[in-house]
Amino acid sequence: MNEFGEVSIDAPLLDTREEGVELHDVHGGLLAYGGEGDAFTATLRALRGRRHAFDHVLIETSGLAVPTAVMVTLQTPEFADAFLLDATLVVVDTPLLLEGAFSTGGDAAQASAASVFDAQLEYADVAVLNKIDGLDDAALLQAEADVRYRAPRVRFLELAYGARLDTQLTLGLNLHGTRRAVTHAAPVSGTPSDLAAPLHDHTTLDGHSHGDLDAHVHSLSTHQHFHEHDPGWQSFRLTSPEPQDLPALLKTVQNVARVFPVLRVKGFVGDAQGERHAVQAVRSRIEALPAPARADAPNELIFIGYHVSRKKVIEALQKALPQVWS
Ligand SMILES: Nc1nc2c(ncn2[C@@H]2O[C@H](COP(=O)(O)OP(=O)(O)OP(=O)(O)O)[C@@H](O)[C@H]2O)c(=O)[nH]1
Repeated sequence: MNEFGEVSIDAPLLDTREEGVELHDVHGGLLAYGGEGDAFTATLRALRGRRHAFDHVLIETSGLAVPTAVMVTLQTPEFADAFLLDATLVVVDTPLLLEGAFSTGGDAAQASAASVFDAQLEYADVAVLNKIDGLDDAALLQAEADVRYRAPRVRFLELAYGARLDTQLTLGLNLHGTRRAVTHAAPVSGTPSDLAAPLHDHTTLDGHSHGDLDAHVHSLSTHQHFHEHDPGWQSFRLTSPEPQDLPALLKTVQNVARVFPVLRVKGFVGDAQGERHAVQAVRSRIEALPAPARADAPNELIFIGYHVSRKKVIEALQKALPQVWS
């Protein structure tokens, strides 16, 4: 489990009762730069030690990350023999794309989201249009055209209905060539001239241009600095000791996401009837689903946003709700 914030909200949602399932948390974003204390590298080593036990490794970075550090780590001499970089996927929040949330021209938060999205597309072999259940054909074609325009080198565009995708479309694609996949120079689909053109050379990650950025040198540290985390994206956790009025809370959180540059809210709350709910919001789209009851668990919400003031969010919650949040 890798999460942007310091608290794992997704882990309790996963059903890990199946025998043999272990869950390990890699907090604070996926920092895959090696060295002591690098949880990702340590996890890869552990997986390599149990090579016989699995066929595929699916690495999900946080939604604010670009997978370059992961790709570089997989290509280091330590791991290149044990792991084959198969394909890089980007999962697109299609309604947000169509709303223009990743277009340039907005405020700083939107510009940063646009830049992260474009960088994710640049390194993607497969783009998956997700959350399309409420969209008609015209909207889907528009989304597809948008992705194709931004990322002509993406090789496959897939649709995921209800967040479901056939594993045959995602695993074993072998888009990065030989087992010793030290270069990223595979042909791309499209026009015949495209077919002869290599993808960006991601081995050295040196001096190529990134969308609207000028060509610049990619050392690991510049990637870490620019792409892995725009430091403007921050998260904080709020808790409340009291049972919640769920509809009122959802409405208030939705309003907070309309007023402040909040990207994600997730957490768990209990209501006066003793029911527990998992709260999930992406921008102002919010939902609550039944969650396993845990008597001692706090009401907690994680906010992820761009320079969002914790103090102001608390004020907004206090103004609208009788329950204390801090
Ligand atoms: N209607 C619909 N909702 C979806 C779909 N996929 C995800 N969601 C909902 O969107 C909310 C957030 O999920 P995602 O956007 O997938 O979360 P994520 O990108 O993994 O976010 P992080 O946890 O921050 O990494 C949850 O409430 C999901 O149930 C979909 O295909 N259709």
